[in-house]
Amino acid sequence: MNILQQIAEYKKAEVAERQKLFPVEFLKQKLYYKSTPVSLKSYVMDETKTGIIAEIKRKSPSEGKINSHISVEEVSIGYMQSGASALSVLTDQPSFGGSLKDLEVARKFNYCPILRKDFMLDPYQVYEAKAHGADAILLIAAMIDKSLCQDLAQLAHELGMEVLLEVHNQEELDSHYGNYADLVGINSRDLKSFNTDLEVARKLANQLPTDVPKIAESGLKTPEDVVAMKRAGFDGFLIGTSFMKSSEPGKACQRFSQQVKSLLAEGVAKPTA
Ligand SMILES: O=C(O)c1ccccc1NCC(=O)[C@H](O)[C@H](O)COP(=O)(O)O
Repeated sequence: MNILQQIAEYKKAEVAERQKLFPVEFLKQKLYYKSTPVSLKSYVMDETKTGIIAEIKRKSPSEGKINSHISVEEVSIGYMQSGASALSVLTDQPSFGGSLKDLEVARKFNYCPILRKDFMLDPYQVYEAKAHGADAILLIAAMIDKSLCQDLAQLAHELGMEVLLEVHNQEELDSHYGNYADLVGINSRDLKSFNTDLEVARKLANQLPTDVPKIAESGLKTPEDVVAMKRAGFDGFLIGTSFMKSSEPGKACQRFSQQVKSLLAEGVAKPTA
């Protein structure tokens, strides 16, 4: 079994368990269930911002431990003060060390779009995302088929949230793309092998629909990488590990964002090898 299949297995069990403990009717009573979401799409497309979606990520299957002793309050506020366009909060515990509590803390301290980053395969998780303060959810083409993506997206839209559809190759783009996707992301990391190659996103960029915001995901290590992706046509940049490896992720994001701005002003763009 590859990692995605393993994650799918424990996710199904997790959802079944949580659904018993916290039925949808219970989630509907939660404070954030009735809150008005903030549009990820509009923040990413706002040219006064960096387009960076800064991620809170304690560990990962590819890196192992990244930064376990963080305060979500401090990191999320630091990210937003550094000019990030939005937050991404990993809520998967076994593989990423995150939780729905992290999502709620980020929500409590920030007015900005927040992406619930998890492995969505059941409508229950969409209700959970809303109830804990998310503005958008991620749907991964390598994980679920198009029909399920459409169903989950429809529910997300009914609850006022947006949908980021993630693909890794042309095949997934062809099989899964539809107008249910508010944003499309190309993940340069192959989630089955962990091989990360920015050329994946660069090459696929011009195959993406022109009328949907495009997000370059994973493996963005330097400001030059972001500038190169911007030049390739991406509007948003999902970055976790590079910031989270720092003892002060907010400050790392701030330095990074300033360098991106300087490079853009100078007209430089050299991707890392
Ligand atoms: O990051 C992993 O190792 C990983 C493994 C299996 C499934 C998903 C995984 N990551 C999720 C992501 O998409 C990234 O957290 C996100 O794009 C940020 O990437 P990075 O800046 O490289 O941390």
